[in-house]
Amino acid sequence: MKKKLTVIPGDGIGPEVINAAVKVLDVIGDKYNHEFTYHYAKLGGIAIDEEGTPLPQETIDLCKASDGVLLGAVGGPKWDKLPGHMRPEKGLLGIRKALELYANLRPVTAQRSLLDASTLKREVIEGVDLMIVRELTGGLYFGQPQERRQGPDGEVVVDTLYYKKSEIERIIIKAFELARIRNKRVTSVDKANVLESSRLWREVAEEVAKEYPDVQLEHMLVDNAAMQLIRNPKQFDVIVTENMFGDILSDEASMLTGSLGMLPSASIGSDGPGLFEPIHGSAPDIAGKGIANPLATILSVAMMLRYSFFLSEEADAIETAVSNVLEAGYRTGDIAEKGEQILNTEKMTDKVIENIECKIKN
Ligand SMILES: NC(=O)C1=CN([C@@H]2O[C@H](COP(=O)(O)OP(=O)(O)OC[C@H]3O[C@@H](n4cnc5c(N)ncnc54)[C@H](O)[C@@H]3O)[C@@H](O)[C@H]2O)C=CC1
Ligand SMILES: CC(C)CC(=O)C(=O)O
Ligand SMILES: [Mg+2]
Repeated sequence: MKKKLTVIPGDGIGPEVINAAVKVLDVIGDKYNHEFTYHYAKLGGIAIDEEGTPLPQETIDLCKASDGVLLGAVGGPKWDKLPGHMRPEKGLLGIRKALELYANLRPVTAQRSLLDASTLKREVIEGVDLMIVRELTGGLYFGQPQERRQGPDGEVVVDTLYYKKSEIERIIIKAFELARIRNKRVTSVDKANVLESSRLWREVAEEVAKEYPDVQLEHMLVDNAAMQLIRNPKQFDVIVTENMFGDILSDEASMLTGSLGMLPSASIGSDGPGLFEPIHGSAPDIAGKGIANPLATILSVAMMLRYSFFLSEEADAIETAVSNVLEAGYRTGDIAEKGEQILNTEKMTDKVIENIECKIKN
């Protein structure tokens, strides 16, 4: 198979984890006879510095012309004082919108060998396997264009939460479709006791549910959901929710796996290339030290192979290698317990690669 990929390293630890992911993908290409070609593109802080905009048109064009996009992370303190429309994060939101990537899938799977890396009790997280389906191109992060700072001194601020029924419908359908091939339960998370957008969300969820009589639907208010994720995460199969709630709940859920550095994601639309990225940010506190956990990004490559290219054997090879490496006791700093030997980003990546190669040889 031949695939053209756009690679967007971004800022902070972005380039470090992307290097790791591309190395793993190269090995998969060699071993399974696929040709992956890479076009590197700029987004976020580095694009502001070098091109004067967080989202250069060239990046959009490259992404649109490719079969898939791999992204590290954007942002950092260097750009924090810029006005909202010029910040690195605007580039990320912009590329999601430009590619119409309305569904962000964030699988949360507790690795057996990391049960003690979490601060939560072993019996609470053992066997956790849930999928957060986050709406990605609407809601508060994409408020209607208007002056967001108002009044003579900008003392009045406005962020608007805007959803069309069709935008809600397509993400809820995505959640039901996924539940159908998983454990047939959808939890729709909203704040319907307060927000009109959530009341429409609930109505749409009820309507869509009628088409899926084999899937059970429940509604949960987001504040309760945040608590239930820690109290009893195994009650969840598919969680579907709007953009900001999904953003926050998935960072929270990452702690069920031991670290933010463990959670991959796939952002997909109706057609066109998908975008695959770890859920974490640019981690300025550890950037440049070569110690970031690359596994979330490596697992995002597996999601790309599985969801976009239907290469399930190759995706399995990566996921099994990651599990084996963890099982063998290799750790980056974020998932290490006291006394465990810590590997840097490069060494951890090499362990995953060694494992893929050895599995294939056998
Ligand atoms: N998708 C993206 O590009 C995202 C970008 N951001 C941006 O990233 C910047 C930093 O944001 P923060 O709030 O600090 O969130 P963050 O996700 O970058 O980091 C939060 C904490 O998790 C740790 N961490 C994150 N990824 C890790 C990894 N792979 N290995 C080990 N530790 C890891 C960091 O060291 C930090 O202590 C901000 O500019 C923010 O806007 C934040 C979230 C997502
Ligand atoms: C720009 C932000 C919405 C990025 C983020 O936190 C995320 O997508 O998880
Ligand atoms: Mg986030």
